Amino acid sequence: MADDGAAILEARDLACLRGDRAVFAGLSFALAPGEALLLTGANGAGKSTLLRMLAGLLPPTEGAVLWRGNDISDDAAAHARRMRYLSHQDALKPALTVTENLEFFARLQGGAVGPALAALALAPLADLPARVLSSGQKRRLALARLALAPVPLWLLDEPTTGVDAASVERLRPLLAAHRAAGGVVVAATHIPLPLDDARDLRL
Ligand SMILES: Nc1ncnc2c1ncn2[C@@H]1O[C@H](COP(=O)(O)OP(=O)(O)OP(=O)(O)O)[C@@H](O)[C@H]1O
Repeated sequence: MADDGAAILEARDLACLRGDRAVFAGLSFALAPGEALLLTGANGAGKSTLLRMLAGLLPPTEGAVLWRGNDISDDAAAHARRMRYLSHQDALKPALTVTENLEFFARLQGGAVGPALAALALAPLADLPARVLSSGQKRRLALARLALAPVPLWLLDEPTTGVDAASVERLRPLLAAHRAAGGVVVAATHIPLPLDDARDLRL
């Protein structure tokens, strides 16, 4: 991941219409390598909607999302490869064990399962099927995917919901290493995240 200081992720004059209601309009920001942006705002303000746009899953009503100056819709497959999008849904395979879930994603994304298990202290749960995990444990398993293989863009929708304080702290080194390698992170949250020097965008 290059770290040349120029913006790598840019939202340019984004607008979102849902039905005939404007969720947001005229929204612009640019993030340089290593930067973090926290999205805050009331329920329904559009945080998840904006994350879906940044992920390329929802086309903007107006404006564009740019990666290194190129509209992400020009090459959706390349954008999908360069990002991890953690939505409200944990996207786990309930019948597979914790290890098997990570192996499944490692086959798609690369990376090693052992360090990802360790990053979120999941080793004691490694052989349990995902369906028996508590909601916080499921979230930790979803978060462990971030520790598999490096990609430059993390989009996190309320990543710590239901996660205990010790595991929230485990995210600190993951987030710091991602940013130190030139990655950017955009996170929607109602609660503080272990992120230093994050910028704020209140929707
Ligand atoms: N598929 C949809 N069709 C129509 N309206 C939608 C759709 N999805 C979301 N909305 C509306 O868009 C607005 C923004 O929703 P969004 O989920 O982005 O908010 P949020 O800021 O993430 O909220 P929360 O803090 O509750 O997670 C809401 O008014 C919601 O009702």
